[in-house]
Amino acid sequence: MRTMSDSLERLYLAVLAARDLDPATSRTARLFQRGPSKMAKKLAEEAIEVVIDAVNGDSEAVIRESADLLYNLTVLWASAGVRPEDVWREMTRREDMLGIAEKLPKSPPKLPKVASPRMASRRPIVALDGRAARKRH
Ligand SMILES: N=c1c2ncn([C@@H]3O[C@H](COP(=O)(O)OP(=O)(O)OP(=O)(O)O)[C@@H](O)[C@H]3O)c2ncn1[C@@H]1O[C@H](COP(=O)(O)O)[C@@H](O)[C@H]1O
Repeated sequence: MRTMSDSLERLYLAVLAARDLDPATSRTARLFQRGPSKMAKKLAEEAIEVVIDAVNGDSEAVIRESADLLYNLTVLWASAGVRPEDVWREMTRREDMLGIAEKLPKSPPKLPKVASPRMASRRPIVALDGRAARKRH
């Protein structure tokens, strides 16, 4: 079965292979020639296009622009020396953490409320006492 991570890994390898091609014929080589700030700009532009298409309710365009976004993300990864497996490892770490969180009790035991020492020291005890004292007269 072809998975999303296989597909991104193939794209990543294709980006690495295109890095040293002729910038006149390869878009990827051109991006590497122009450097990380140009790559970042392209990635941000594609992200904005996805956002606009989603807001407009154009799901077909969201799909197309998401694929462009992922291409530009893999280019930035390659430039930053980040490999897809580095990202998968972080995602697995988060999944594992969520797994642990699911095992924790849903609602923690209720403890009596205790004023924090900081709040207690800020309470204007003298002023309130003074007002209460005036009211009594
Ligand atoms: N998978 C992709 C891929 N997906 C999306 N794109 C992008 O194709 C987009 C859309 O093309 P358009 O001409 O419509 O772009 P545009 O936004 O109007 O114009 P630009 O300002 O982006 O030039 C661009 O945003 C690219 O960033 C890709 N460009 C290349 N690849 C793959 O990258 C590898 C290397 O290809 P080359 O870069 O051609 O060597 C190959 O495997 C390609 O298939």
